[in-house]
Amino acid sequence: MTIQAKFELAYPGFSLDVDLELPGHGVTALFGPSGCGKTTLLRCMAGLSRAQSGRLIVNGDAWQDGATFVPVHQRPLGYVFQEANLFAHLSIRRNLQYGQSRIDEAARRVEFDRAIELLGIVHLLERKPAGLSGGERQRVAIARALLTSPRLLLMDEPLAALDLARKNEFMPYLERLHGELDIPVIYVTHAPDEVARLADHIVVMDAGRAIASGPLTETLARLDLPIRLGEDAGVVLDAVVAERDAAWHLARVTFAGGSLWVRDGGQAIGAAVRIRILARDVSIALEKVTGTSIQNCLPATVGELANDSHPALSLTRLAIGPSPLLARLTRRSAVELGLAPGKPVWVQIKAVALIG
Ligand SMILES: Nc1ncnc2c1ncn2[C@@H]1O[C@H](COP(=O)(O)OP(=O)(O)OP(=O)(O)O)[C@@H](O)[C@H]1O
Repeated sequence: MTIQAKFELAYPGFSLDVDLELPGHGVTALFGPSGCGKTTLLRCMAGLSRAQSGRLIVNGDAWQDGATFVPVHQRPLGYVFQEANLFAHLSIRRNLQYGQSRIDEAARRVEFDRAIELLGIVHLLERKPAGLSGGERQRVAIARALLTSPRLLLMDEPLAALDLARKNEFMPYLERLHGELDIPVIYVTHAPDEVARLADHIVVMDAGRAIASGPLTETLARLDLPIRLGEDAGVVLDAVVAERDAAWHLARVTFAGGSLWVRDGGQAIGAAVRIRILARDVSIALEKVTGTSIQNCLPATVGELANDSHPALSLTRLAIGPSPLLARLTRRSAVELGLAPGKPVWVQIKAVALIG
């Protein structure tokens, strides 16, 4: 199952030209700097903007192709914006029922009770939107979108208006949707932490073009892209919590090729998690280093090397078994260490973020 999206659209001073084949399940992040065309692409997918030339096939159904153009109100999709635009005079329950009533009973695929439970808004039903926090309003907006039984969920920076604390509170709800509902989500963001936590697939956009599209781990480890991620260049790996050292509040997580000690996030042993390792937190040694405060030291093999955004810096791609890692070093260190493809080294990882 796939989503094929091909659009060409020109505004004065900007043109969108993309031809994408995206997975028909999971979360695809549309990532890129302000003005690169993320919202424009989303609007084309929704049918809110009509591309001069376009084709959109969603898991086998043509929403746009040649002469076919299904109007926005006939597309089975949910659209969640930066700010939830709920009806101020209606209770949350009535707002949700309004969304649901647009769909014939026979076509409803998401139950009311299930949607409110998934988004944790059971206790808010009798309240009015004005009395809710920004994060609560967004959860209601997502529940309302789900109740229209969409075959595609489009989210345009749904967390952009929230402060960091609200954002962290909110993320688990998005993760639950991901885990429990089989609705593909296209998620616009320019926040690398949201990509790391939520996305399975990423499309990196720049100036109206998709400069990369692929599975998250692989794509983040590409050496031609970290430059655009700047300080946030790094990898995200799937891992499992394997053991805990309660005395020191640490947990050991295993990933394909190795394991790492991380700050204990309270997850159960056996829980699936993601870990994010930034290139700037990885250093390389030719021998195993002892007498260091760094807890995580692993054998690895050097892959490619590339220049980084500053002429003093280089990026090295490494492999720990099948898993990729990026290290940001000065070019002088890379030369002094004689780094070259295939060379066995030790990596020291100064910080690992456990996400999800
Ligand atoms: N209706 C329109 N008419 C003319 N130009 C437009 C229109 N809509 C968008 N643009 C232009 O298209 C470009 C892409 O805008 P878009 O909103 O898609 O970017 P974005 O990546 O979503 O940005 P941001 O992250 O800031 O929301 C911008 O230069 C914008 O000014």
